[in-house]
Amino acid sequence: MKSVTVAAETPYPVLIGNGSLDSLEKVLADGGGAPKKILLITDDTVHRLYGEFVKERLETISPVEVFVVQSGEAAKSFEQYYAILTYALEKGLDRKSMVAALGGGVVGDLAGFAAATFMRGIPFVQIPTTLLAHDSAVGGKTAINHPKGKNMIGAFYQPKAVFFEPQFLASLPAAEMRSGMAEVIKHAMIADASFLSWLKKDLSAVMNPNEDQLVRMITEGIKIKADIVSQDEKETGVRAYLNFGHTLGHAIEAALGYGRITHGDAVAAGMLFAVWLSEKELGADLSFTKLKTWFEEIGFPAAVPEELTSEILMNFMLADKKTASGKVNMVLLKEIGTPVIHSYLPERLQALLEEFRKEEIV
Ligand SMILES: NC(=O)c1ccc[n+]([C@@H]2O[C@H](COP(=O)([O-])OP(=O)(O)OC[C@H]3O[C@@H](n4cnc5c(N)ncnc54)[C@H](O)[C@@H]3O)[C@@H](O)[C@H]2O)c1
Ligand SMILES: O=C(O)C(=O)C[C@@H](O)[C@H](O)[C@H](O)COP(=O)(O)O
Ligand SMILES: [Zn+2]
Repeated sequence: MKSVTVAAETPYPVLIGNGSLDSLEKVLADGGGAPKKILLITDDTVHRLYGEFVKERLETISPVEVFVVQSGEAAKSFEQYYAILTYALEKGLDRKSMVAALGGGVVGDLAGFAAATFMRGIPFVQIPTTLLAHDSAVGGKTAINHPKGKNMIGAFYQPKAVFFEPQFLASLPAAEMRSGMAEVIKHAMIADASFLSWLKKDLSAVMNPNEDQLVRMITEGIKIKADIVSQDEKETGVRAYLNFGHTLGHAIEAALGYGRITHGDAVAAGMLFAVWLSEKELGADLSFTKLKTWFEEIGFPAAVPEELTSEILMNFMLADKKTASGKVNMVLLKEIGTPVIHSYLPERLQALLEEFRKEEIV
C-alpha cells in the first residue's frame, strides 16, 4: 500500500493499493469516529460494476443510502446536485453523516460539491474508479458545470481521505484510460522531466499499462498534485500550474457541449497549444513536433475540433477562472518542469489560436 499525505489546512491521506478501502474504519476513527449515516454517490456504470462491493464495505461502518446518477459529464449539473440534496434530506442525513463518492471525476466533483454545501458542509471521502480521478479525487476542487463554462459553480472542499483501488481500473474503456493519461502527462510536464521521459520511453506502457505501471503513474501524479496543493490549497499562486492545457481544453468541452469529448482529450489539445505558444512566445525548446506525434500515437485527437471557430473558443477562454483584468492567463512552460503564467489580451490570443490551427492542418 502506498500513502501520500495532502498537507492541506486539515491534512488527509491518499491510500493507493488494492485493499486500501480496508483502512476506511481506522481512517474514520482517527478523524473522530464513524458517521451516523453514509450517502454513497455513484454513477450507473460504476454502480453496476462495484456498487455492491463498496456498499458492503461501508455497511460494516454505518447504514448506507445510495444515490445513482447517469454516467457522463452531463451529471455535473444543477439538477443532479439539487436532486442529491433532496435525497439526502429525505433520507435523514445530518451533520454527523458522511458522503462517499464512488466513481470518476464527474461523481467526485458532483458529490464533493453536494457534501461541501449540505448543511454547510459534511465530511466526504473519495473512492476513485478512473485513471483520471488520480487528479480529480485529490486537492478538493469540487464543482458542477454551467452552459457558460466548466466548473463554474463549486467550492474548495477537501475530502477526509482518498482510497484508490487500482483493481477498479481493469474495466475502464480505452478511451477513458487515454483521458486519464492526459492528466498523468500533464503532471509530468509541469513538474518532473524524468517522469515524462519514463512515460515517453515505452508507448505500450501508456497505451496499455500493466498494474505496476499504472500504480507508478497514479502515485507519481498524486505526489506532484499533493505537493502543489499543499503549497497553495485555494489557487492564489502555484496551483494554477495544474491548469496547464485547461484554458483551451475547458473551452473545447463547453463549446462542443459537455460529454461530447472526454476531459483528457480536450486537455491534450490544450496542452499542445500551450506547448506551441511556449516555443513561439518564450523561445522554449519543447520539441513540439515530436510531442504532437507522440500524442497522435497515443490516440489523442490530432486537432482542435474543426466545427468550433476560434472566436467561439476565445469567448469561452475569456470566461476562464484564471482571467483577470480582461487578460487571459495561460499556463506555459519555460522548460519541462518549469511552468509560468503568461497573460494575453483576447484579440492577440485569438490570432495566435488561428495561426496554431492553420499550422495544424498543413
Ligand atoms: N476536481 C478536480 O481537481 C478535477 C481534476 C481533473 C478532472 N476533473 C473533472 O473530472 C471529470 C472527468 O472525470 P472522468 O474522466 O473520471 O470521467 P467520468 O467520471 O465521467 O468517468 C468516465 C466514464 O467511465 C465510466 N467509469 C468510471 N469508472 C469506471 C470503471 N472502473 N470501469 C468502467 N467504467 C468506468 C463512467 O461511468 C463514465 O462513463 C470532468 O468533469 C473534469 O472536469 C476534476
Ligand atoms: O486541481 C487543480 O487545481 C486543477 O486545475 C486540476 C485540473 O485537472 C481539473 O480539471 C480542475 O477541475 C480544473 O479546475 P478549474 O478551476 O479550471 O475549473
Ligand atoms: Zn483536468
